[in-house]
Amino acid sequence: MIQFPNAKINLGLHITEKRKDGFHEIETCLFPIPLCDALEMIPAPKTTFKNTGLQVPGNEKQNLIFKALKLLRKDFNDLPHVSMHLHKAIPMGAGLGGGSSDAAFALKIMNMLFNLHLEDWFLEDYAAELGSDCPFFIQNKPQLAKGRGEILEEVEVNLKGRWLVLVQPKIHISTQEAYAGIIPKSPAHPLKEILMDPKSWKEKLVNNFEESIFKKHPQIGAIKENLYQQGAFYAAMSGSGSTVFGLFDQEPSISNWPEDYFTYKNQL
Ligand SMILES: C[C@](O)(CO)[C@H](O)COP(=O)(O)OP(=O)(O)OC[C@H]1O[C@@H](n2ccc(N)nc2=O)[C@H](O)[C@@H]1O
Ligand SMILES: Nc1ncnc2c1ncn2[C@@H]1O[C@H](COP(=O)(O)OP(=O)(O)OP(=O)(O)O)[C@@H](O)[C@H]1O
Repeated sequence: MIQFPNAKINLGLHITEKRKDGFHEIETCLFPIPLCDALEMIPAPKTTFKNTGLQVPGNEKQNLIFKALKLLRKDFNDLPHVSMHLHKAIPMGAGLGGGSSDAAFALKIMNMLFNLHLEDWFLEDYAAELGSDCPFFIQNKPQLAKGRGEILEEVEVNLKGRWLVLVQPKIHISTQEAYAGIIPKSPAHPLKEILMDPKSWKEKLVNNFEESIFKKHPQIGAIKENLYQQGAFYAAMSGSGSTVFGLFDQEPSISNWPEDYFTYKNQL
């Protein structure tokens, strides 16, 4: 069975509290976008893993897909062997949640492939063990995420027909380090209200990671400015960066970025 784990962007990201378990309380809208990896899982005599496209760092046992398999095997110890092939296209350490998406799709594929009949809420519980962004990708629709990211509520955000541009400089940001540089604060406006009116986003929708990350990497802040100069009605960093996204009413050009930047454009 083959599936296409997609990336996400964060529409607004408030970091409101540091918890005793090392995580932070957040509020963000996780929004699925069409940039995808490809993941194939087939029952086989032996469990194997192949990675084509972008190379995921570390050995295969460290890959979140392998971790998803291991997690299910704890409860379903007679799961058959699988041959896995991940073709990676979503940049890593980029704030696009690619690893989390691969893991969530691995859980969904195995649920179907092996007729486990697990409901979404059950898969979300497994996903939460693999990463804070991971449960969102089970239902994979615009959702408000609270807690450490695992408490989900469907939210109406209409961006149909708008153009999405992603620009990622070759900077890898560790999520853990990004959180370590944050002083939590209460949001100025409730996120759910702002989300209903995309025209107000430029003024009101904020990502609390931007201040510290832009200070450390001014070229990321410069991308945001540039997207606004090109006519975006909204531009922001996604998650803990380093990707910056722009949303446009009309199709923009993406030909003017440095050659070593990752760029992507698609209509939503
Ligand atoms: C930045 C976001 O992408 C926004 O959607 C997510 O909050 C990050 O989610 P993620 O990559 O799935 O993160 P995890 O793999 O669960 O955690 C990585 C590290 O980030 C920090 N972390 C993560 C989530 C959170 N709410 N608070 C945190 O402080 C913790 O130090 C944790 O050890
Ligand atoms: N299948 C996978 N795809 C990508 N990264 C993986 C995978 N499995 C493990 N990883 C590890 O997870 C790290 C973070 O990857 P990911 O692409 O999810 O980062 P991110 O875009 O910053 O995510 P987030 O938005 O959740 O912070 C990688 O640098 C890699 O070491």
